[in-house]
Amino acid sequence: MKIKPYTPDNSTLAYSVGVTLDRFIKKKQDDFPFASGELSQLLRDIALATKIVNRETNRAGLSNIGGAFGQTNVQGEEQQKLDVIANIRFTRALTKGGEVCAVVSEEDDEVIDLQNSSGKYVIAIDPLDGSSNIDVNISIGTIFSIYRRVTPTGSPIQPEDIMQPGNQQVAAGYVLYGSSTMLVYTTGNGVNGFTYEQSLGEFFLSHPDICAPKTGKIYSINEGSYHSFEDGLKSYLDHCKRKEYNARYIGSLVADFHRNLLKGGIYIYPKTKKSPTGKLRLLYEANALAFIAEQAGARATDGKDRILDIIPNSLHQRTPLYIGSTKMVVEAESFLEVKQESIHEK
Ligand SMILES: O=P(O)(O)OC[C@H]1O[C@](O)(COP(=O)(O)O)[C@@H](O)[C@@H]1O
Ligand SMILES: [Mg+2]
Ligand SMILES: [Mg+2]
Repeated sequence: MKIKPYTPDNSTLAYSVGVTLDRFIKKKQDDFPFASGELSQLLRDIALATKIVNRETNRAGLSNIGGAFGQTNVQGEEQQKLDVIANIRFTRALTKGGEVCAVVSEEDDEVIDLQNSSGKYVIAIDPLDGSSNIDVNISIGTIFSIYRRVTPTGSPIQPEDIMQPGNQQVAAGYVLYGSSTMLVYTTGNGVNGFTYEQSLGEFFLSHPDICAPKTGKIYSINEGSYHSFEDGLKSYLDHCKRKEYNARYIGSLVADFHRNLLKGGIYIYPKTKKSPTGKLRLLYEANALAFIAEQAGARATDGKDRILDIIPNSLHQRTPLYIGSTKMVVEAESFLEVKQESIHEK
C-alpha cells in the first residue's frame, strides 16, 4: 500500500469554499481561551436568526410581508411588517439560544427580559435598519451590540445591566442584506466579514481583518436638512464639494457605513431641527458601529466626543453620529470646532 502526501488541487475545477463562520468562531475560541463558549454560541444564534431574516427580506416583495405594519414604535416611527418580523425572529432565536438574559430593541418600548436565568449577556438590537428602503429593494440591515450583564446571573435584570457605555461591549456586528448578505462583527480583536452562500446555507469568511482606509473621498449625509445644520457642518460640506468628493447616501445606515468602511469615507447624521439630538440611537445603532469602526482603525464621535464613552441615560436616546475614516472625521470635527469657537468669540 502506498501513502502519498495530500497536495491541494489549486485548479479551478473546484473553487475553495473557504472558512465557515462556525469554523472561524471555533478557531477564535481556541486562540482566545478566555473568550467564553457562551459568547461563541450567542454569535451562532445570531447567525441563525440572520439566515431566517435573510429569507424573509428576499421574499418581502413577493408576499404580504411588505409594507406598513399599521403601528408606530416607541420612536413614533411607522413600523414596517419586516421590522416586526425581524424583531420576532431575533428575539425568538435569542430566547431559544439561552445565552441572553435581556434584549433592548428599537421595536420594543421596554427592555425584554427573556427569562433565561443562566443568560450572561444583554443584547441591544436594531432588527431591521433602513426601513424606508424595504419596499424598494434597496439594501437594508440589522445592527447588534452585546454586553455582559454586570449583576449576578439569575438575579433580576437591573438598569446597570442595560445602561452600559459602548466601551463595555464584548461584541458588536451588523448584517447587510444587499446584493449578497454579509455578517460583519468584532469581539474586540479586529473586524471580520462573512458572506452568505445561499445554496449551502453557510456564512463563509470573505473579508478577513477589515482595516478602514485612513481617509477617503466619499461623504454620506442627508442634505435635505442642510438649512438646519450648524455653520461648522455647512462649512465642512462646502469643503467636501470644493474637493469634489463623491456624495453617496442611500438612507440605510448599515449600507452607507459598510461602503465607507471598505472604500474610505465619512457618514454623518447630525443634529437637525427635526432631530435636535440626531436621529440615530446610541444603544443599538451608534455604539455597535462605533465599536466596529474603531476596531477597523476608523473613528466615531458625536462631532466632538467619542461615541463609545457616552454614558447612556435613556433606552432609546439618540446621538449625532460622525463615523468613518479617521482623517475625515477629525477634519469634520475641526470645522465644527472652529465655528463653535467663533460663536463663543462673538
Ligand atoms: O431618512 P433619513 O432621515 O435620511 O434617515 C435615514 C437613516 O435612518 C435610518 O433608516 C434609521 O434606522 P431605522 O430604519 O432602523 O429606523 C438609517 O438606516 C438611515 O441611515
Ligand atoms: Mg436603524
Ligand atoms: Mg430599525
